Amino acid sequence: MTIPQDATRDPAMLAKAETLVEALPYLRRYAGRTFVVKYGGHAMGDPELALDFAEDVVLLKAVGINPVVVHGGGPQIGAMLKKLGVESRFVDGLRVTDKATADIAEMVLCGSINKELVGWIANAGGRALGISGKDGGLITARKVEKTARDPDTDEMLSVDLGFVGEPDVIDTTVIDTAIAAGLIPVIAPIARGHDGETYNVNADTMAGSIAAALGAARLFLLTDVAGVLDKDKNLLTDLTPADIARLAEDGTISGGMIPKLETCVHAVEAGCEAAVVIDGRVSHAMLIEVFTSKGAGTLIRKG
Ligand SMILES: Nc1ncnc2c1ncn2[C@@H]1O[C@H](COP(=O)(O)OP(=O)(O)O)[C@@H](O)[C@H]1O
Ligand SMILES: CC(=O)N[C@@H](CCC(=O)OP(=O)(O)O)C(=O)O
Repeated sequence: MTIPQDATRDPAMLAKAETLVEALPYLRRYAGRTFVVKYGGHAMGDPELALDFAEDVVLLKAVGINPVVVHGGGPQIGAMLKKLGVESRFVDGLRVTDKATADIAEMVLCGSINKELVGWIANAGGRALGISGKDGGLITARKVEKTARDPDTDEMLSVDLGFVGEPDVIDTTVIDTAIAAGLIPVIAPIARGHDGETYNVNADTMAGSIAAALGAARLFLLTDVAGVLDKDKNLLTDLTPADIARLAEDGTISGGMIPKLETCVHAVEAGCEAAVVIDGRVSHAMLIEVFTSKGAGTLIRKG
């Protein structure tokens, strides 16, 4: 008797089917839950990775998880400011934002980048709704108050960052409505202040606040490292807020990782189940983290 050589006898096909079966408990666990995903400006430069990212988001939606995307665009704002001859500088990872800079940030974030992401999701077969923190009164921002030590006098002085905001009041109605309509919200980190002005919000901060307000099952922060690394560059797979305080104290984490992990701590302490710092340069890293027993990146839980 000849056995037909169809796909059911192909070991590669069997491995794929087994992968799907392995995903089953995770599909059950997360069905109907919300994942907030922060997609940074650096990751947007590579069109192949961008399509992979859009496919991951569309797949999450297709299996009954509700992805909510918050995007950055720091490098793209920087490029536009340079083109227009506007000077730009950062204090502790936040862009000092005067009125002209706020206008340009809004144009780049809410205009080109937001719509580009909506387009990628459409190309991957999904339907996205591109909005900013202003739309539907989603975020009302308060001005960020910063202080810094004067190196000469050792005195603490207040630093004026201009129109840099942080989420103060969050009304998730517009997100809930989009999700109920089967849409994927894609949110630009621009918000209206209590004073009616336009505020530029750090995208990680925005994503963390939204994840907390939604009681999200996960906050994913996609970045350009494998996750949080120890001093020997080994990946730290699980951290609690207490661990993070220790790593900041002993200098293991520095630079942009400090505000990123502060965002994670705030999110898990204010209602998000867990946050994950994950490598945005790796194809489908988010799916590996969600649907396999191995996981990826660094998981931060309340402890
Ligand atoms: N312990 C650490 N583990 C991993 N990255 C770290 C650590 N300490 C500092 N970093 C730095 O944090 C960076 C990620 O933060 P940031 O540049 O703000 O990311 P993004 O632009 O993706 O938001 C890494 O590229 C790395 O240089
Ligand atoms: C206040 C502030 O710094 N806002 C950021 C908003 C964009 C952002 O956060 O983008 P990334 O995630 O790509 O860095 C900025 O102007 O660059």
